Amino acid sequence: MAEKVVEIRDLYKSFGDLDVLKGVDLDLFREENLVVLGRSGTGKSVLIKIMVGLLKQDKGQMNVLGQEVSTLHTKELNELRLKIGFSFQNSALYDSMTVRENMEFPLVRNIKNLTKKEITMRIEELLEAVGLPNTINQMPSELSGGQKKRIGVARTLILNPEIMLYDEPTAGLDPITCVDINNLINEVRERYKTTSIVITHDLTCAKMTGDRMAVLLDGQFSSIGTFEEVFPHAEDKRVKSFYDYNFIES
Ligand SMILES: Nc1ncnc2c1ncn2[C@@H]1O[C@H](COP(=O)(O)OP(=O)(O)OP(=O)(O)O)[C@@H](O)[C@H]1O
Repeated sequence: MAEKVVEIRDLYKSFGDLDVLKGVDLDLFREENLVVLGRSGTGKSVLIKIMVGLLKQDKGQMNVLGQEVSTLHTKELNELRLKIGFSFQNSALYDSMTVRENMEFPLVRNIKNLTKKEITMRIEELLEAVGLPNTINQMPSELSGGQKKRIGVARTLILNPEIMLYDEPTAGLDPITCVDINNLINEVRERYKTTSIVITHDLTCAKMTGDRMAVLLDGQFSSIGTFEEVFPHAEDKRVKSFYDYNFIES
């Protein structure tokens, strides 16, 4: 049985009268890619925030890499966060910095005593891994949307995270670039042995990258399984509507 990297049990979170998470159970196994689907406002971000200790659950367990997140103090939480790489929807590159500077930033802030040569080698290795070896001196404004996403992924990988969180990795990209990014997510797993959560509304992305899908509906994961198990014969109308509103290649 594969090692559990994340174990969520009976997790609840409300904001005033708004009950967002209502008994969430989920396991994430080492080196799997798990896709989380759910309509806007269903609580995907709240779940991720609880996972990285930015929010606390009202009830239930959020165990990440063997630790209950809600019990961690600042120092332990910071150590845990270094093991979780968050790839933002908008790539979150600093526009005023070159690609090199963007990538150097998390590295020198978190790992002391690296030589200039070590830093350059690490940046070059990751730029090569995401297929953009010649962009090191470019500004973000000179890059396409797909290239920015790749640099964002490279920057997230620079601290060697065990878990990668991809937030809407294909949002705003043309279909061909989406396929490139989906391939990149799979290549990253192969090369760096990461465990990933991919949050997406894009079922082609889900199908290409996910070993399992987890659909968040009404505060719980209603369906968890392979793409074929969850779609396309879903009985729940809300799950089926995800499938019906997406174009899926046969
Ligand atoms: N700090 C907060 N205080 C009050 N309400 C909050 C807070 N954070 C989230 N919410 C509410 O919780 C609900 C779930 O929000 P969340 O951001 O997790 O949705 P989501 O599934 O990530 O949506 P999207 O796909 O649009 O990003 C929303 O109704 C939101 O307004």
